[in-house]
Amino acid sequence: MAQLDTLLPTGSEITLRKPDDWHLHLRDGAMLAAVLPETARHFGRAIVMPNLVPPVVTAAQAAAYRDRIYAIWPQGAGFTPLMTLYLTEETDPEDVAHAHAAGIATAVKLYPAGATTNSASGVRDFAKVRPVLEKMAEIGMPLCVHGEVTDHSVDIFDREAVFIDKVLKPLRKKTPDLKVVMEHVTTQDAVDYVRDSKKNLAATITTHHLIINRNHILAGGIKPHYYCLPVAKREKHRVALVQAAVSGDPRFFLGTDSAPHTDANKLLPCGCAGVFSATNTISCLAEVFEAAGKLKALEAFAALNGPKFYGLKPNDETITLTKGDPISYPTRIETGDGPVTVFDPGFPLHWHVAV
Ligand SMILES: NC(=O)N[C@@H](CC(=O)O)C(=O)O
Ligand SMILES: [Zn+2]
Ligand SMILES: [Zn+2]
Repeated sequence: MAQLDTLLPTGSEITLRKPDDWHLHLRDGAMLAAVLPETARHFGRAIVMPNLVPPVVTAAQAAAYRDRIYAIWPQGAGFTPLMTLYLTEETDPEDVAHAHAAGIATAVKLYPAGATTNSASGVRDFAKVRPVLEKMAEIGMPLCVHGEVTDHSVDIFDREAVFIDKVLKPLRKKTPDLKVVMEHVTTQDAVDYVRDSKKNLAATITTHHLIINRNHILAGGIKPHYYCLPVAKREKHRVALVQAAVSGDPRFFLGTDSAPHTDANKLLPCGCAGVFSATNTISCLAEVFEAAGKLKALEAFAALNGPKFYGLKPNDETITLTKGDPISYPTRIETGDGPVTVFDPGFPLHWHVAV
């Protein structure tokens, strides 16, 4: 994928503010213990997704989950989890406001019911969550959205684009003061929609959607480890995502959507959706940005734009990337629940990360 004229010589170095991950799945229990260090090693903060079983719905549940995270990676040890609440039709606006005011939760997450992994408790009737959305707009708390319709009659490759027209546009029209993050965007349509918006809308882009298109999943044999939701689209969409990511436009920032599932659960006749990329994400991103001739824009994408949208300061710490011989990283990491395969970008990674 790299164009030779954009490649930097061995020994090149770049220092950037420590990145944040604005969309991350840490899971719980043995899986949490195994995957948390993979993120905490390189990232300052992460928006932690609430789709546990059962989901993290209330302020009390988010505080308890945060405590379980701190039990593994102690508070003050360089990584801060930013918690989210899973929006249900029963969510209490006052509990959300309390979670926000008390610094327990940073955002609320909207899963259309049935859209993705562990989303059964998500929203079916958007009228029912209107009071919560109004309260969030009032207090300036962002809504993170898994933007896919779940209607079986809609082709899986069209579900993000249809969601924008059928759900997101009306929702934002009704609540224009609500800050919305379209999570893990995968289409030119989403990039255009975000670019055309005037305010209160941003998008996260994953590492893997900058690298794979749908051929990587389906051509030459099915590759379950590249299957995630929203599913990767055509090459022209991947190119649109790269252009958005390297553009420096503050409305686009990194959310890896690193989503570990054991190999046993990925390699089933009906395998789980999710790509685990925490281990090598920064090195992957450096390759993508270097190939685009935009390595300097990595800092905005991974470390500046996200905090700006969330109204937070960038991290004080820095990381330094150095180009050298290809790095080695494990093909899979061991967890108490079984092995989890690490995202394979399909090319060698030359950027070493030092924190
Ligand atoms: N992205 C995925 O394919 N899976 C995520 C859920 C999600 O972010 O939609 C997961 O929790 O496994
Ligand atoms: Zn999602
Ligand atoms: Zn996710």
